[in-house]
Amino acid sequence: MIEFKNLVKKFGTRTVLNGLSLNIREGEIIFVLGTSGTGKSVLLKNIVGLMTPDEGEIWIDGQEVSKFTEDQYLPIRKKCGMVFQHPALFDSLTIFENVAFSLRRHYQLPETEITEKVKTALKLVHLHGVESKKPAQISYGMQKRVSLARTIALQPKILLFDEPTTGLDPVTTTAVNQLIQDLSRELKTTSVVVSHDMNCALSIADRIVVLDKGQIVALGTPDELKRSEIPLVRDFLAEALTV
Ligand SMILES: Nc1ncnc2c1ncn2[C@@H]1O[C@H](COP(=O)(O)OP(=O)(O)OP(=O)(O)O)[C@@H](O)[C@H]1O
Repeated sequence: MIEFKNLVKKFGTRTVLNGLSLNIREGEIIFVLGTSGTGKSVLLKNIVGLMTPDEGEIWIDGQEVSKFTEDQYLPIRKKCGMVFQHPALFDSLTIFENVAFSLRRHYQLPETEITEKVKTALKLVHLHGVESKKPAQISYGMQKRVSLARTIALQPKILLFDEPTTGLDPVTTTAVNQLIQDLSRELKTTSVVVSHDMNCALSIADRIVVLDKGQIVALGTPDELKRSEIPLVRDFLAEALTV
């Protein structure tokens, strides 16, 4: 589904991704863990074409996309739904209009169809009766769910999450994680979740990849990772157990 082959990304003299190879399978939920600054977000940006690698290949759905032009990348971007750390909703628009916004921008759809898609997306994230509210009138956790609804309304095949639970309280964290899992299964998406949170990864990932200094130091199922002797993995596990 998504394959990185010997990916290298440098900023000046700093090498952020250092020959990274990874095959992300169709329909799986894969967590990308690593300490700050190891290149997790850079990896996501390479998938959606917001950054291009200096070396290596990126295969998405059978196409090598790393040297695609902006125009060639558009259909790839349509397959990808990116959910950012902060909801970034438009304050002056209602929740309905926030979710409808990208639908209107990407597709010429009759109003009835837009209404249908917005309602379905809000229902999938368990939000009811908030369509006419403004973002400031709902909680932060609900705003995060609206941003998820906005992304899934476009029916992406690939869902990319950049630290979806950072800054959330434990109850909302659990709810958002459950939602990531439920949506990925229900919509049959391939989901890549960048995170610091080993607990979340252990509970919902099919596979976990741990990055250090731009390279993969561990890759496996939650059970395999739990048995890992790799120091960085043990550190993440120790932290998870104390939460
Ligand atoms: N556009 C850019 N220009 C220069 N350096 C960049 C750019 N984007 C990222 N970097 C650098 O690349 C490194 C990896 O950044 P990245 O955001 O991928 O880290 P991360 O693993 O997601 O960290 P965090 O968990 O803190 O978000 C950092 O040192 C960062 O400063």
